[in-house]
Amino acid sequence: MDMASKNSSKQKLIGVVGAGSFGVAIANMLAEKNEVMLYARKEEVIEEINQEHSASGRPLHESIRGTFSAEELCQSCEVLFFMIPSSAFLEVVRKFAPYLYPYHLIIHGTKGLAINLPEGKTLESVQSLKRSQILTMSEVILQETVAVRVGCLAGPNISKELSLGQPAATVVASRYNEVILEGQKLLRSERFQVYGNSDIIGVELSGVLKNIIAIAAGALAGLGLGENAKGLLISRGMVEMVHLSKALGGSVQSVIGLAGVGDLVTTCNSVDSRNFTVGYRLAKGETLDQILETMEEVAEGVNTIRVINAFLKTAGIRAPITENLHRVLFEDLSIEESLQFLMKYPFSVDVDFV
Ligand SMILES: NC(=O)C1=CN([C@@H]2O[C@H](COP(=O)(O)OP(=O)(O)OC[C@H]3O[C@@H](n4cnc5c(N)ncnc54)[C@H](O)[C@@H]3O)[C@@H](O)[C@H]2O)C=CC1
Ligand SMILES: O=C(CO)COP(=O)(O)O
Repeated sequence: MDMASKNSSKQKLIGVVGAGSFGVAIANMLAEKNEVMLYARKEEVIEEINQEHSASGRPLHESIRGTFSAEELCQSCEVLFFMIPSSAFLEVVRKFAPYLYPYHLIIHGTKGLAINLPEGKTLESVQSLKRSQILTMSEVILQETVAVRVGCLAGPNISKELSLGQPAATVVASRYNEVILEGQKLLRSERFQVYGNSDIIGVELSGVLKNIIAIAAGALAGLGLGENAKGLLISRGMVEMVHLSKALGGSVQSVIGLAGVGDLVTTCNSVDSRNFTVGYRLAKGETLDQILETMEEVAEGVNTIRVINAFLKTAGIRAPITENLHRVLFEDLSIEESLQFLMKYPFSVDVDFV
């Protein structure tokens, strides 16, 4: 490719919201082909991005510049990637909503859930949740903004490995084919394959639900149990993900694809996974409060377990791994007791969903 065409292909400005571990990894990949504007809320982070080409010490591609103005980002960029934890998602989307138009195309990478309760109610006070009270992040975007062309990014994508340029693949899911095609055009490279899927809810749920099983896998590793136990957990975990995803509106196919089983295997085996680390440290004797106080990055699975456990009270299905982890994290069941309980659980049919 000559320089002229190389330069002209770099003229699109892509917006990234969130300068955490995943936001930076995706911004750097996007910057290989286009200019990137990276939104962060703290002034000192913007100064660091613009003056030192790094964000909280993470190196940034030279084609990335920072802004703390939601208005500037929305006016400058037609395509936006939202890469923030679910706990801040609603707040951030509401900040952006006044500047978003139907022409914007939004892809998010968040593997968590939000809940929609009447004013003044909390998850503790209601105890149970119906599907209509649970929102995936694409549902938050559609509820809070006029954006229509919405997609998600999910798959085995540990940001540390992406930042090292190691090979990986992801799924861009959307009801709109143009969103999938745009995601592929912007992100696909020799080191990064991008698959498409029209079942956005199923793909979002796959990324969300695998975090629960990753916490359990970390706990098994922390207890020093072997690969047989891990194989058991991953396969039963996949079955649990299928049943939960179906109950929440996703398809079986998405769970057994890259965003489901692919990410499940990666996260259940990686010491770089924050969710795996939560389980590992619990098994080593730390309390959940101690772990969360000292973790700098988000482990979405902890909140997902709370949300799914409340959903199970209205869903009419059982999810023994999630229910047990809820008792370990938020009640007083020990990891060892939980394991004994699961080993006695009357699972009888191996594959009961096809
Ligand atoms: N790190 C990873 O390997 C991957 C992460 N994900 C998902 O991406 C999402 C983000 O994760 P990470 O980047 O790893 O988290 P992180 O904890 O590294 O960073 C989160 C970022 O969001 C920013 N943020 C929080 N509240 C904000 C607000 N109100 N306004 C603006 N910015 C705000 C924080 O300042 C921080 O920069 C999570 O849902 C995670 O599950 C998905 C795939 C891989
Ligand atoms: O989702 C991830 C990799 O695909 C990252 O997992 P953790 O959030 O557990 O680090």
